[in-house]
Amino acid sequence: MNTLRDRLGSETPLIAVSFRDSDNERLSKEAMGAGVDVAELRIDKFSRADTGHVLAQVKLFRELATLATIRSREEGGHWDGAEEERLELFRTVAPVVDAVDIELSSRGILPEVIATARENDTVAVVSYHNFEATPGRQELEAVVRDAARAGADVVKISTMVASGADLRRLASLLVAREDGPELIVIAMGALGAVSRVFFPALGSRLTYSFIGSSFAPGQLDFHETFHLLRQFYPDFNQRKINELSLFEAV
Ligand SMILES: O=C1C[C@@](O)(C(=O)O)C[C@@H](O)[C@@H]1O
Repeated sequence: MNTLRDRLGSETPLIAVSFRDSDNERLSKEAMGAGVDVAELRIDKFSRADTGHVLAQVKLFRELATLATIRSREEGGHWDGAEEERLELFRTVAPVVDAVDIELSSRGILPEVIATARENDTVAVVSYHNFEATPGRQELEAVVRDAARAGADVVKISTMVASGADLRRLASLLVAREDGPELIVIAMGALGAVSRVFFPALGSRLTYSFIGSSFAPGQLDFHETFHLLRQFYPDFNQRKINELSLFEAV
């Protein structure tokens, strides 16, 4: 049974922190004690991508839900290897993580990554990133539709916003959602920072943050995000009180 899948299907926001592969012996312990829900392993930013190293890093986070990301260069990542190697790495990690993230644009390996996720009861996040701009409504809707058709359990859209209109267009995707896969919607950039705390209220299932140094424009520090989520989402606050034996006050 995949507990992350159940949690993604509920209303209570989830908080992720992205990790490279430095100092994770310490950072994984800190994350567990601090209330992180999901550890996103940015394998594309690791210093090495051999199986032994990657699996050892995953193991450090075994007490948390884990999400494996091997982001392509085309969508702002650092993966330099061949697509067959990336697929092999997804096949290696899929049985030991709770979710994998694959770009919709990675058409050459997308069906195989989703199939390997299915075989392992691992959540398939199909993602779209645009570091330049937020496309028009039809294009955004087409991304959601195409990702759903490809078999996504969750569709993630992360785009740069330059105006209130961009932000509202992203928000409207969440408001308009009726059925289909769960959504994660993120507005990048200074104007988009607000989305990291308030889009969960519209149904965005996971908000990404960082401990140490940021992974994306407008991302907020974990502790700040955690504090704000406790303040604005009573269910999140209660869950954290139960999990961490926190005092009631935020
Ligand atoms: O795609 C996302 C979201 C993100 O880009 C952000 O904007 O917080 C951070 C990435 O690590 C993650 O894979």
